[in-house]
Amino acid sequence: MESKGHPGLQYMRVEAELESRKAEGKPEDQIGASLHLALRKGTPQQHLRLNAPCKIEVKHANFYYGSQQALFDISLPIRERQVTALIGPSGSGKSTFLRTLNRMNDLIPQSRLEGEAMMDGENIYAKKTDVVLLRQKIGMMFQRPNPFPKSIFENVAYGLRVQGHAKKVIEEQVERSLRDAALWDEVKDRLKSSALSLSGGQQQRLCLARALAVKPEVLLMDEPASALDPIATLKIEELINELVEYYTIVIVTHNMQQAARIAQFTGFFLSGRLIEHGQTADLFQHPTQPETESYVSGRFS
Ligand SMILES: Nc1ncnc2c1ncn2[C@@H]1O[C@H](COP(=O)(O)OP(=O)(O)OP(=O)(O)O)[C@@H](O)[C@H]1O
Repeated sequence: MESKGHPGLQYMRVEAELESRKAEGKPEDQIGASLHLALRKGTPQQHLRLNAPCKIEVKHANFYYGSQQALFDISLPIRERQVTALIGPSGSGKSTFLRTLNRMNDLIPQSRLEGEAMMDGENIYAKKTDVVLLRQKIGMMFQRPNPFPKSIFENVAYGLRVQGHAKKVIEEQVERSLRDAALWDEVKDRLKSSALSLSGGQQQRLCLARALAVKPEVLLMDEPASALDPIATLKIEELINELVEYYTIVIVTHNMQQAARIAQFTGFFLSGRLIEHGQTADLFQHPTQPETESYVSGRFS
């Protein structure tokens, strides 16, 4: 679904819709009200680029775990330097889809993908694709922080050492990545301490710094805040709103308000199918499919 106007107009539509609901005496349900609030705050809208080119283009993807089909004919454009949120109930295929983008599913025996996944016009699944390089270009953060049992410095330096960089370059890049992940000030005096001594939220930002160190172009995030408290969640969301200027981000989230707070585009998954996708504000305010409408209004979860 393409855009239907300037982002400012989106707000006006939201406001108008709210006013008309009120005028008609329609109750504003809880979910509706908080979604409105999240959409009105505007941060993702500030970064909305309606003409952003496609960074990754998936077409007619079917995915199978052995004989079980988990994804059905998914076509989704992932726009460059925009956040695309994948929402939908548990088991709807969001994580499976996310993992097809950097071939993480290759690690699962008997799994297979049909269809097309291209990044910058190159086939992600081509035989000649170097999967290690691909996963550097398309970094990933998981639900639970998974730092290596090494020092804070070594966690971030790891990928750079594999790439064979000189000591000075590694030091500079570690600092830069920690700064970009908004962690530098908290750890600069204890870079040699174990990463496992950090709080959960800090560990998750360390994992982000580790991914950023090898200069990815795309970041995949699989519910990166689901194990974090509200303050740590807020930090991750603020970071995403800054990182979108430089990276293409795809995030799985169970939390619709979170999608509204951070994503320019959203796709709604149900039972392995992509029911609808488009601008986040449109999808929440004017869903075109009845299943989307039911989900965003909280009638099933
Ligand atoms: N490694 C696996 N082997 C076999 N089936 C799997 C595997 N991982 C996921 N599935 C199945 O694929 C389907 C989609 O799961 P997936 O984890 O992608 O959904 P999801 O929307 O991300 O769910 P959640 O929000 O609970 O993480 C489910 O039926 C799940 O049981």
